[in-house]
Order: sequence, then C-alpha cells, then structure tokens
Amino acid sequence: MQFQGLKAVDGISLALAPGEMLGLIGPNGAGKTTMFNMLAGSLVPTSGQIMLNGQDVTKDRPEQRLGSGLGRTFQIPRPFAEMTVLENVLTGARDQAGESVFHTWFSPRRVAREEHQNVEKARHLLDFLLLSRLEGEPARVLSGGQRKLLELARLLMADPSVLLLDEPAAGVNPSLLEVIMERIQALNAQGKAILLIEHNMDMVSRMCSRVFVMAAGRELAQGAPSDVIRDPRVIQAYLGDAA
Ligand SMILES: Nc1ncnc2c1ncn2[C@@H]1O[C@H](COP(=O)(O)OP(=O)(O)OP(=O)(O)O)[C@@H](O)[C@H]1O
Repeated sequence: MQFQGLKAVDGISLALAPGEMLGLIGPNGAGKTTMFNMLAGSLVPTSGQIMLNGQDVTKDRPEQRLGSGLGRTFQIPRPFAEMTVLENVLTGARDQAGESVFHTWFSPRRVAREEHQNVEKARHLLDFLLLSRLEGEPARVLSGGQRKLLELARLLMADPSVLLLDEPAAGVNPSLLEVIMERIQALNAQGKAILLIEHNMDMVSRMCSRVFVMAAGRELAQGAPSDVIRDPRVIQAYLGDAA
C-alpha cells in the first residue's frame, strides 16, 4: 500500500487459518492499521490481493466483506453517543427487513418477528459481554473499556466468522481487561478466526499461538510469541521505536 512516497505496507503475505487466533504486532507506524484497513475494505491496496474463503475480495467494500463474514473493530470505538447501549448493538444487525419500505408495508409481521429476534440476540450479546445492566443507558456514559465491549457486541450482531480486532486492550482498566481477553478466547473457541493487533505482549502471549511481526511496512518475523519476543530483530525494532 503506497501513500504518495511512502510504502506503508510492502510485500506482506499474511494468512489467517480457519479458527486461528493470530497476533499482529509491531512498533508504531509499522503498518498494522493500514493492513487492517485493506483487509476490512476501507482501503483498496495499490497492488496485491485480499482473499477471503477462496474468493478475491480486494475490491469489495467493507459492508460486502462483512456480508462475506469478515468484520473489524477500531482502535477508538465511536458509538452513537445519544443512542442507548441496546440500540447501538441493534445497528449491527444485517438484512433488517424493517429497513425496506416494501417489507414494512407488505410483511409487517415478518418485520416485527425479525426485530424481536434481533433484540433477543442483542440482549444475549450484551449479557455475554457483561453490559446487560447498561442496556438502557446512552452510550456516552460508557468507559473506554465498555465501549470496546459494545463495539464487539455490535460487530457480533452480523455473525462474522473472521474478526479483526484493533487493540481491544488499549486504555482498558485491568479488571475489564481479563473479561475482554476471556470473551475473545471464547469467541475463538466457538470457531471464529481472529486477527489481533495488540501492544500488550502479555495478552498476545497468553492468547495467540502465533504472532506476525511488522516493522516499517514489512514482515520482520513470525512464529510462537515466546520465540518472537526473543528475536534480536524484533527487540531492535521496538528499541528503535522507543529511542
Ligand atoms: N492515509 C494515510 N496517508 C498517508 N500516510 C499514511 C496514511 N495512513 C497511514 N499512513 C502512514 O503509514 C505508516 C503506517 O501507519 P499505520 O497506522 O498503518 O501503522 P500502525 O502499525 O498501525 O501504527 P500504530 O501502532 O501507531 O497504530 C505510517 O508511517 C503512517 O504515517
């Protein structure tokens, strides 16, 4: 991916196996978010291909990729501040018959049934992510960590089988961090493939059996977390970042 003179992601070949949880790490500016933007469809790469379940989705828009089973979260979630927590989750539902004038007029019962099912599903997700007691509150009252959980609930409404999670632990207080980690592991245990950008190496080591390290837009290393964190090239890349 080239931005004017800068190659933000260059020659990377990254494969996420079904059901895998892979960590994507690297110092600031390594190109991780640019990778996510390309994988999720908000950036079309200047060259190269994105394949999802054997299909070329390089030119598909984010909504189309979500329809094909791939969804992402953002580093800084932006919920609809004045809508309730439950309403925010409901905005993640796909194929809402109620949004079509045709269905509202000609199959009102179908619309009502789908709405009921969506509310049930949203409540179940809020329960799974420990937000049930806040369902009627406006999203603006949520802490940073709760917003991350809300964003995840909203994403899960679309039933993606591949999740791209951008720093789910950033800015989250330690008690909520354990919950977030446990819930992400539960989603992975349900068979969802997860690509995780995360700076918290303790979390990455606990959750991922494999990590992929980027630096300056390129692949630096990949392997088991315990091996990768001892790799002198990786140490050097992070030290360079701190200097
Ligand atoms: N839209 C853009 N236009 C120009 N340059 C960009 C754009 N987006 C990202 N870059 C540049 O591409 C490089 C990679 O940025 P990116 O945000 O992907 O890194 P990152 O690994 O996600 O970093 P961080 O850990 O700080 O979030 C950086 O040098 C950044 O300044």
